[in-house]
This record gives sequence, structure tokens and C-alpha cells, in this order.
Amino acid sequence: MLNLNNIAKTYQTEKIETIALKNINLNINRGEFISIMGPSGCGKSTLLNIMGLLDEPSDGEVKVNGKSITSYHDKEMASLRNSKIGFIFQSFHLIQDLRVIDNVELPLLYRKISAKERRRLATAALERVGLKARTSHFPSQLSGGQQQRVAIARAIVGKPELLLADEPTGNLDSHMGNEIMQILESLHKDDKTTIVMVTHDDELAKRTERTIRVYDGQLIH
Ligand SMILES: Nc1ncnc2c1ncn2[C@@H]1O[C@H](COP(=O)(O)OP(=O)(O)OP(=O)(O)O)[C@@H](O)[C@H]1O
Repeated sequence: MLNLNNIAKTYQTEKIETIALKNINLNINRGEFISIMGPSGCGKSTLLNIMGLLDEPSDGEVKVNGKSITSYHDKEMASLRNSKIGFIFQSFHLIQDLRVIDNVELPLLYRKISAKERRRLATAALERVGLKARTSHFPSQLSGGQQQRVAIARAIVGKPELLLADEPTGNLDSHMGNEIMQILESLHKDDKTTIVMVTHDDELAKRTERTIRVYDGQLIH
């Protein structure tokens, strides 16, 4: 479903050029659960952001469902991203002033969906992550693990084909981390969601189907 062909990414700041990625060739097949591992600064988040169409490569080609998106404009890219990709971040990225249900509804605001249907879908997504009883809470009233579950509900509410998770358990203790991993495993197994997860945790990586290792901006085979 996603092909990265010869991807490179260079960051240019005033005097320093950082090569974050080079010679990346990677195919992600529908239904896979993949982990990405590697030392700090090796390019994992950059890779995930390129997969998620949040960032553009400096070189190479990204194909989504066999179609090159190289010539896509920002608007086309945003629309593709919004319809096909869900994100989960280490630090949850919830909006503190919005109630749980409104946080989860956010990605649907960009779609032509009635308010009633938005509420129904968001409630179902919260039920899926075991948080239906917390819809009217604010994020600060929830534990870290619960906040991450809200973030997962927000990521899956639009039924994405691809779920990208950047160290989703990085801010959680091992018990809560395990709960989050179990939800991801269930989304993969029961809902056939394709998942790519960056992690520093060997034990979590072992629970995925394939581990991609990055070192100095390159894939190690
Ligand atoms: N916006 C940016 N401008 C300049 N350099 C950047 C930028 N983003 C990332 N980099 C550099 O690119 C390299 C890869 O960064 P990246 O965040 O992808 O690594 P990472 O493997 O995710 O690290 P960590 O595990 O610490 O999160 C690093 O050397 C980083 O300093």
C-alpha cells in the first residue's frame, strides 16, 4: 500500500546540512504490523513523517496504493493524509480545552459528515478503546494511558488504512504501555489495520510482524 523508493531527506539550516535519511527503499503491505527501531537521531521520526505525508522527501518517490504522489500539491496531500492515515504521538497531542469527545471528532470536521454522525463515530471509536465512560472529561482529568487511548480513538475515528505511531508508549509506565500495545494488536488483528510503530522497546518490537532497523539514516538489513 505504501512504497518508498530511494528516499533521501536533508535538512538545511544556516550553515549545517543534516542528512537525516538516505537510500531508503521500503514497501509496506496492507495489513502488516511493523516496528521501527534505531538509536536516537537516526531518522526514525523523519521516516515516519514521510510515510505519513507530513513531510516531503528531498529526493526519491513515495507511492500510495501504487500511485506516485511526487507531484501532489499541499492540498491534495492534506486530503490524502486526512482520509487514509491516522497518527499517534508519544506526547498524545490532545487539545486541552476540548472535551474527550470533541478531540476525537476533530479529524472528521474536514469531511462532509453531519454533526450527529460525527458524534456517533467518535462515540464508537471511544468505545473501541474502552473509554466510553469518559467522553465528557477533559484530557487533564485522565491518566496518561487514558489520554493515549483518546489519541488512538482520534486516530482511528476516520477509519484510516494506515496507522502511524511514534513511540506511543514512550511516556507511559510498562503497565499502561502494555495496555496501549494490546489495543494496537487488536486493531491489527481484528480490524486489519496496517500499523507502523516507532519504539525503543525490544519487547514491544518482538510483538510486531517485522522490525525495520535504522542506523545513521539508512535501513540495516
Ligand atoms: N526540522 C529539522 N531541522 C534540522 N534537522 C532536523 C530536523 N528534524 C530532524 N533533524 C535531524 O535529523 C536527524 C534525524 O532526526 P529524527 O528526529 O528523525 O531522529 P529519531 O531517530 O526519530 O530520533 P529520536 O529517537 O531521538 O526521536 C537528527 O540528526 C536531527 O537532528
